[in-house]
Amino acid sequence: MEYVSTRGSAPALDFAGATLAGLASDGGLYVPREWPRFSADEIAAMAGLPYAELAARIMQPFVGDSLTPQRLLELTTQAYGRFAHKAVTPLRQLDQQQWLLELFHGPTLAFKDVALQLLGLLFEEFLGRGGDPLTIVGATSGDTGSAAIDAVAGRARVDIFMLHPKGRVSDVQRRQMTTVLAPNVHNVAIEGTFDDAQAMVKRMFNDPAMTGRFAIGAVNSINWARLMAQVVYYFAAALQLGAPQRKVAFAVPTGNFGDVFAGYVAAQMGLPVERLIVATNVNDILHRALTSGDYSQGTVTPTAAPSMDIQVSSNFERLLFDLNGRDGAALAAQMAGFEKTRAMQLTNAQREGAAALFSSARVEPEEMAQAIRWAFDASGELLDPHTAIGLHAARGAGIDPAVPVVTLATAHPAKFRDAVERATGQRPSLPARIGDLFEREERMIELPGDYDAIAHYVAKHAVPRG
Ligand SMILES: Cc1ncc(COP(=O)(O)O)c(C=O)c1O
Ligand SMILES: N[C@@H](CCOP(=O)(O)O)C(=O)O
Repeated sequence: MEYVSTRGSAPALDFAGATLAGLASDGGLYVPREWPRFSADEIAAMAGLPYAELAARIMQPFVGDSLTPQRLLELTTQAYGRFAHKAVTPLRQLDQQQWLLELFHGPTLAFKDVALQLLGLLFEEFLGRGGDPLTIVGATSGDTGSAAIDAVAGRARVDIFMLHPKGRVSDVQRRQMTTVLAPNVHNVAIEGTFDDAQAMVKRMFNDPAMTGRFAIGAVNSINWARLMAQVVYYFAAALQLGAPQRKVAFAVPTGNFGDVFAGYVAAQMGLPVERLIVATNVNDILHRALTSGDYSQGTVTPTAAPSMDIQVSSNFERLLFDLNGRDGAALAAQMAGFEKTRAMQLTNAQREGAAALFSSARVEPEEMAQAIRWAFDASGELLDPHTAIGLHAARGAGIDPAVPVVTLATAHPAKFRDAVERATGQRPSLPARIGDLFEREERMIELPGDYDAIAHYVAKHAVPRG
């Protein structure tokens, strides 16, 4: 399988190359040259497979010659062996139509583990074949950071520099990052928002002064391998609910558009998806884009669902590319306009193409709290604020009652204990494996939200090429 850039001018790479490259050198994002497709019979034959086997089966066409089927299965078995639930991503029924897909049974209690546990192993595998040591530079609004750090801490030939917006992640999220004291882990709290951090990360990929000296790598969902691993749980959930004979709708709490784009990929691969419901908080750039075509960056408002406090959604570019006839030059021009003015209008083809599969909702803080209370009353389940935003959108989406609606439960409620307690009076306790989180020593540095300061820090601590 070959990977091409959404902006059309970076060299095409194989899977291993795209995994190590992260962002394409023309500023675009890598996507497979075409979507692999499974027949209904092939999908039906996947029912009942253990998660690691299902993952290897779905990912093999994307991985191509970069890994043998046997090696890929060994890696998925190792990655998902660390999850606290045998099903890895279990489904839980809330009422006749509503289901939760629990994606938070990995080591850091958020859906990011599903992809990052595998990505850590893929880095090790591909770096073990030679080449330059990897300097990972990432941005986090809370969950990617801890999952990525857990996945690469202590691994050879990798350093990770993780930028988070100071004071804008929950205490549990921050401590999950800053209490990992492995020498290859560098936590940086920056002044500014997640969007500022993400913009600096992308800039570093296109800064010859940095890329000339260091092999810069990505753990954010700009890295295709992240999304590839997230496609699997859409299949896992739909198969349990009757696919391929029955359609399933998914509601996805959304920030960077990675998780819901993985659902789009599942649909392109042949999974019968009724609808993908994009749920945002008040940071609603995606809701505005999908309802009126207005993709313009607003200011970021801090909320109780901080991981979705995002106003530039990286992976939206992958969707726009696909909906625009995969015309890289046209998309490069459209994105250049956005980068200049921080606003753009979707074309008719993009709007109509998106409307065929996506709906969206902007969920207000009180609606989020109501959804937490509703789920608690209906099933005794405590939801984290991000999941609650998805559930609120799911219940209001007007999906045919015969179609199951699955909300992606993207984080464990204990990561956001204050918000959950405010909504329900119940304070979720930390799972035993991180029970001592608040006694652990923290290590991080604080830097201004200034590209030169960050680049200087990375250059001082990273291992150069060669
Ligand atoms: C708990 C949680 N829910 C939802 C999201 C949004 O996912 P995405 O950025 O892939 O849209 C994130 C962060 O990405 C998250 O950490
Ligand atoms: N919500 C994310 C933001 C980064 O998104 P990513 O999926 O592109 O890594 C986080 O928790 O850090």
